[in-house]
Amino acid sequence: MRKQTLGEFIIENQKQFRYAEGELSRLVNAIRLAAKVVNHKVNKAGITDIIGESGDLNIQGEEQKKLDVFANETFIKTLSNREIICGIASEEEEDFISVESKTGQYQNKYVVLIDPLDGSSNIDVNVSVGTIFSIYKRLTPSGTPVKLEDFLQKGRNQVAAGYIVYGTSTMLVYSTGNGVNGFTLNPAIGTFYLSHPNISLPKEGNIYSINEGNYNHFSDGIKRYIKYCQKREGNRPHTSRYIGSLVSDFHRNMIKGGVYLYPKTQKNENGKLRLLYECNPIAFLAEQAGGKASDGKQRILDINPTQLHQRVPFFCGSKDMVETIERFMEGSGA
Ligand SMILES: O=P(O)(O)OC[C@H]1O[C@](O)(COP(=O)(O)O)[C@@H](O)[C@@H]1O
Ligand SMILES: [Mg+2]
Ligand SMILES: [Mg+2]
Repeated sequence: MRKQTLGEFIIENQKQFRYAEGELSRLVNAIRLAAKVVNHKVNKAGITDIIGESGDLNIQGEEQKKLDVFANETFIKTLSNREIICGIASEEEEDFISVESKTGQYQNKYVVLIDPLDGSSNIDVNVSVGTIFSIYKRLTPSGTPVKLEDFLQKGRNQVAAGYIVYGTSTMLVYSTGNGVNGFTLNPAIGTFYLSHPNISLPKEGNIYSINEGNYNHFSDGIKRYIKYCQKREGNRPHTSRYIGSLVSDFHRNMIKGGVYLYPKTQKNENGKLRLLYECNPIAFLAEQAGGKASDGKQRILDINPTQLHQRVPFFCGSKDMVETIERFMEGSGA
């Protein structure tokens, strides 16, 4: 039986969308198109001029890779040109962008936040990278330019979220609040097929993903958790796996069971990952698949955002493993 295509899935499931007038379907379709354009560039990164630094720094003070810039422009252009959003915010843009329709109106109801290229440090070394997106319904009245408050919404208000992983195969994984589904691209015909229906994140897993190079800067609670993973009384030790691309580490852990950790360090009081376009969308998917995501104390999706590029400590994956980490952090002042 031929697998369902993403296009067919979107049409069939449109009725599940809370605000089903087709706009969200068109938005997911536009993300699909931009993903294919970026995928095409990623796949032949070594033989084109897309490798290396762009020479600019982004708002976070990070070197922007050429592919960061290309992916950023591709998603912003594709989503803006299709007249389906009224605003977009990106890791690579200092401020949010208000998107006017061709008729000079602001009648669209969705805003999008994106991490155009996740795992930038892996671009030049042929290791899998991704794109992350988060979608909200605007709060301010339709017909007026969007405001910051339309973007600074709690993660639990997301109407949809997802990612694209550009790995050994290219997959688009997303949720509209009715479970998580994964689609694999058949590059020969440029079509995404439903390869992973209703993904369920195992309650317990055996994989932990953390940059242990920061070990000396972690809190006691995290140090004790890492020791616990390495020497579990009477159980075989957990396996350490860290790709260094959030999307790829989360994807593996969602399929196999495991937990991703990016704690605060003495250097980074709030850790490294950005709440709005990394942690909220991944946390939304984790919960939709039966997993859990917290900052060690609070549910990520309940955090009230105050800045576009704010960072938070992030623990996400198998429910029991996240709860074990929270117990190790309790009382340790972590
Ligand atoms: O190199 P570190 O400090 O372990 O950080 C790796 C983490 O940083 C990130 O690369 C941050 O994302 P960007 O590449 O989008 O900036 C995550 O994908 C990854 O999990
Ligand atoms: Mg990222
Ligand atoms: Mg990025």
